[in-house]
Amino acid sequence: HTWGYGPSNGPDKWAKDFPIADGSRQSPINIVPMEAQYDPSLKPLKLNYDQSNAKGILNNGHSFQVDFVDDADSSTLTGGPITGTYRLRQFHFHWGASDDRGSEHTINNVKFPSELHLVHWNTKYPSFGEAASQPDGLAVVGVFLKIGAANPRLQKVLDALDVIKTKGKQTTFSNFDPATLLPGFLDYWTYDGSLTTPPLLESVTWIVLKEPISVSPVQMAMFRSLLITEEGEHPYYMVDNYRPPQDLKGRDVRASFK
Ligand SMILES: NS(=O)(=O)c1ccco1
Ligand SMILES: [Zn+2]
Repeated sequence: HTWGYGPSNGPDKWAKDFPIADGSRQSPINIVPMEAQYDPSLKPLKLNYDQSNAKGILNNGHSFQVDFVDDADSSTLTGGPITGTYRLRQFHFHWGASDDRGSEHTINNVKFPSELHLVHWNTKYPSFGEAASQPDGLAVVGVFLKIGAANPRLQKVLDALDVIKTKGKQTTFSNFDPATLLPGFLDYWTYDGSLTTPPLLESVTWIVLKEPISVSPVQMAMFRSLLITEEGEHPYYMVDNYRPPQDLKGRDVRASFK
């Protein structure tokens, strides 16, 4: 009986197996721009990715992710609110069953149809697994997707989905620079949080970009064609794979912009 997003195993049930779900620095959160504090000491984000580090694309039963070779400092995140160098491990998305929901973070309680997460780990630790258990171990860049014109930068990822329809399927995915998915301006909000899926570890410096990228309704339908079930099982679509906002519990949210 593993975790998921359904009525019997969804976010409201996670605290049973993962008590940290009720912890003091859980994610996502609702971002209230008026209450975020502009911090002039925050540096510009530096994302330097090597497209040749892209390795594969996997349906893990609760999202799909593109995995990267992370055995060298060739695809890194530096600057922003973090010190040191963080390596890109994977990116994935969260989305809704309809265009009115799907993002994990919200802005003034407004939901977007999808949210992209670029997951990085601190190279002061020997591995992703070790970093994931440290308070400064991970940095995730979140990017909102907003309904508009079809986004050509998404197409290569979306076209790969038809060979990873069911849980556990994966295929090679190479020569892709995820920086092509980023918006033109990298203004961001940042706060201390957690993984938004079990094990919900409180090890993430969140960096949520203000500017969304576009996605069309047809492209959103391609996300929703994935299945959470394995080949041969009764099929259930992969939709509404988002955790709702969690209590801020006194945390500060800082803005990199005025
Ligand atoms: N959704 S997320 O980026 O917080 C994440 C990465 C790994 C597990 O959960
Ligand atoms: Zn995520």
